[in-house]
Amino acid sequence: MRIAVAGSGYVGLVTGVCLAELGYQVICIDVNADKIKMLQSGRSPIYEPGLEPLLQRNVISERLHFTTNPEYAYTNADIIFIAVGTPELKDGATNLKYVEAVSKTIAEFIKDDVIVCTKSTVPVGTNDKIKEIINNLKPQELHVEVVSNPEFLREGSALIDFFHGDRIVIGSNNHQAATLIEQIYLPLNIPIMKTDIKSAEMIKYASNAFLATKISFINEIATLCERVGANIEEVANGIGKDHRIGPYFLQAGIGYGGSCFPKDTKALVQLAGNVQHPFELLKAVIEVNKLQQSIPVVKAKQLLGSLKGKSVAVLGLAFKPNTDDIREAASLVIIQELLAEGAEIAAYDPVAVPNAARVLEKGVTFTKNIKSALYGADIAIIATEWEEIKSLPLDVYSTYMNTPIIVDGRNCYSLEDVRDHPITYVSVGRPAIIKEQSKILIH
Ligand SMILES: NC(=O)C1=CN([C@@H]2O[C@H](COP(=O)(O)OP(=O)(O)OC[C@H]3O[C@@H](n4cnc5c(N)ncnc54)[C@H](O)[C@@H]3O)[C@@H](O)[C@H]2O)C=CC1
Ligand SMILES: O=C(O)[C@H]1O[C@H](OP(=O)(O)OP(=O)(O)OC[C@H]2O[C@@H](n3ccc(=O)[nH]c3=O)[C@H](O)[C@@H]2O)[C@H](O)[C@@H](O)[C@@H]1O
Repeated sequence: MRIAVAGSGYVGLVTGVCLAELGYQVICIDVNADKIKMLQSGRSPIYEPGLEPLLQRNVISERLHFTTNPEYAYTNADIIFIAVGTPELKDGATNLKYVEAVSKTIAEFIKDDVIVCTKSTVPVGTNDKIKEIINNLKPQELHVEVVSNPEFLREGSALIDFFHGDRIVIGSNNHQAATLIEQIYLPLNIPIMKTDIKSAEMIKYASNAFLATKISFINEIATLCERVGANIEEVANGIGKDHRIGPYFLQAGIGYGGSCFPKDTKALVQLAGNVQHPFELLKAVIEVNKLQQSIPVVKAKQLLGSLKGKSVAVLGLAFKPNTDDIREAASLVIIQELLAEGAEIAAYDPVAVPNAARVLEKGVTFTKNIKSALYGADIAIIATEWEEIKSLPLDVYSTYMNTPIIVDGRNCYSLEDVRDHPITYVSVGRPAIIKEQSKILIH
């Protein structure tokens, strides 16, 4: 079976590498020539734990190929996975131009019957559109089936998710096509669900929207905990023990970021609007998240008064640990707001600095280690719970900072540990710890 994967970004690359690892012959294609050159030499353009060794192994064994040439990728393919980006438009709707472009190219270059399997997250009805585009342009004698196969991997644990995911969803209106895609995944021993195409498309959006809802819900409860003197960790633990609720995605923080929750929630609101169903619950989830991302700056101002000329250390830039992805990261919102307040910023992240430096305007100094970011700082804001940050001894803050004040957006430290140090510590949904030496600063 010859497999082509269109798009060698996060999902395309992980899919290509993992399918090659399963023993398939895979050609990954991308329109970005620099990316393809890098991949051909066995280097990964994204930081994803464990990915590069698998990439190299499969490139060397010639199971995995990278190209910019659609003829090479599509002409002899039995199955073509579409994994191109589906970013949001200004109004929150999904920009389908990459999906449409790739569908046209596929139609132009195929010379045999083929199954086109969509991994990109696309609004309900898009797979029918893909089929229509391809059918309108392909050689008449060829037969093309389109299958929806949404992807559920998380950045930072993408390989574990591919090989040990909770379920695989195959949406198709054609039994034979669904069975062929099922064959590919059978060796993984993951429960496979076969549905119609539209339900598969909806499962993807509903999953992301539900997870985003859980996060905004727990963040709202966290704010209430702060106001009434409860502790969100005890509360999350207590509600998570109910198996109908479950313990996952109840980590209060500074909101969800990343390339998917923000865009997919907005896309679902748009989709709902298109069918005259204003999705008020999801709109509230999005609004809560927006406010949540600004909370560290609000708290910093409560602690220091004006931030003008204040030296702020921002620890963590990636939207979550174990990735260099900064798309829609809370850190970016925090930094823009700090700059607007006139603060001076020293920022640290173990891997995301090059990506952050590309999008952040002047006024941010990126440091090579945590201590340099903390040196002389008036306040530290923790934006990403990297292990390196969570395991940083607390006396580093009191040693290096001008005033040891931490606004922890990810609840990295236990309150018991902080109490033993001369540190003022404000986290999410937990009682603040205000130390004597900071009180003079606090308004
Ligand atoms: N990043 C993630 O963790 C997940 C993403 N998804 C979905 O998967 C899709 C892809 O997401 P990412 O991989 O993050 O996007 P990405 O932006 O990292 O990669 C997309 C790639 O497609 C390439 N491309 C664009 N037009 C092309 C064409 N005509 N032919 C070949 N390549 C083309 C781009 O150059 C880029 O390298 C999106 O719909 C996203 O919502 C789904 C689950 C997880
Ligand atoms: O469609 C997608 O792209 C993917 O989106 C998410 O994966 P990802 O964005 O990689 O990362 P998550 O681990 O879900 O975290 C997303 C955001 O939520 C935040 N989060 C997560 C969990 C939590 O309890 N609290 C919380 O604030 C994280 O800090 C992060 O900013 C989903 O978890 C994947 O199943 C899905 O495939």
